[in-house]
Amino acid sequence: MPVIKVGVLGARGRVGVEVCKAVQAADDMELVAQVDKDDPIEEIGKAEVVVDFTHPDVVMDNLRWCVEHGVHAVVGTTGFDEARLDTVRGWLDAHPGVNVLIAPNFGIGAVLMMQFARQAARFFDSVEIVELHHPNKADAPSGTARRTAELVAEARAAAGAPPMPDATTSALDGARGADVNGVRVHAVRLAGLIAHQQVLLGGGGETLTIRHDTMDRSAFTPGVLLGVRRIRDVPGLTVGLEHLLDL
Ligand SMILES: NC(=O)C1=CN([C@@H]2O[C@H](COP(=O)(O)OP(=O)(O)OC[C@H]3O[C@@H](n4cnc5c(N)ncnc54)[C@H](OP(=O)(O)O)[C@@H]3O)[C@@H](O)[C@H]2O)C=CC1
Ligand SMILES: O=C(O)C1=N[C@H](C(=O)O)C[C@H](O)C1
Repeated sequence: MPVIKVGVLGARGRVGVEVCKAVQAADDMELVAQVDKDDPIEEIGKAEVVVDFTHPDVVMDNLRWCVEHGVHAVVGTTGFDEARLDTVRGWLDAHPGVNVLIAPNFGIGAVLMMQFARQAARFFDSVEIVELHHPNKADAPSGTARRTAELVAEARAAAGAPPMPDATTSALDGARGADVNGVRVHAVRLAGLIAHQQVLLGGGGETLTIRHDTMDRSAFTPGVLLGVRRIRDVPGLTVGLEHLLDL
């Protein structure tokens, strides 16, 4: 069976290094390009599938280059809101046959945590999210926390759940976190951490906490390799690794 030619954008970054190692160790893949900041992006054109773990400020330019040059993309970089996703859909409409997977988190446990939060959201009065990351992280709140909040909000809306109780009338700016579709999201940046999230649900004399911890960045690579293996067969834009898992 022919191997998949893979390129990595952000190859010298914290996650990019792990992805390069995992691709090199995979029998069915060949690492044909490793591109980082200030390297010529043209190098990435050797690849059939590109993996992007760069920065929210540059990922759109990278992705447009890939789509316009007929290269499938598996994207872990964060910073995608609905407007950005619509822009990507527009590029893909103009380049049928090119596919893109964007996933806020490639960790299998993290994907399950998001799905469990979505399932549980309608059964509780209150849901809040606390995400905790290393202090070198570029964005806040995390892409995973934003996506979790969207899933929680969608599930509650579909179930006709009322707004969450909150009688706060006076607070310092930021004390109640960010409001993401009506769900409060709190971001902690702490030396020693990698990536962690708790979804707190409460009501009716009980609470439920759903917690996920990333202990090592190699946790992201099985999901990335799954995306690389499957992306050629999933037309257009796919958002979220859950669509490639038999959940
Ligand atoms: N979806 C998921 O599962 C995960 C997503 N992430 C996300 O991935 C992104 C990267 O995270 P992380 O690896 O920790 O970040 P790093 O800063 O460690 O790595 C990013 C790398 O990309 C490089 N870079 C910057 N601009 C470009 C460019 N135009 N072309 C190619 N390379 C470039 C950076 O170079 P320089 O340092 O010189 O700027 C750096 O080496 C973040 O958005 C993060 O949130 C992280 C973990 C998991
Ligand atoms: O920057 C990180 O480290 C991470 N970014 C992703 C996010 O913003 O959700 C995934 C994971 O949390 C690690």
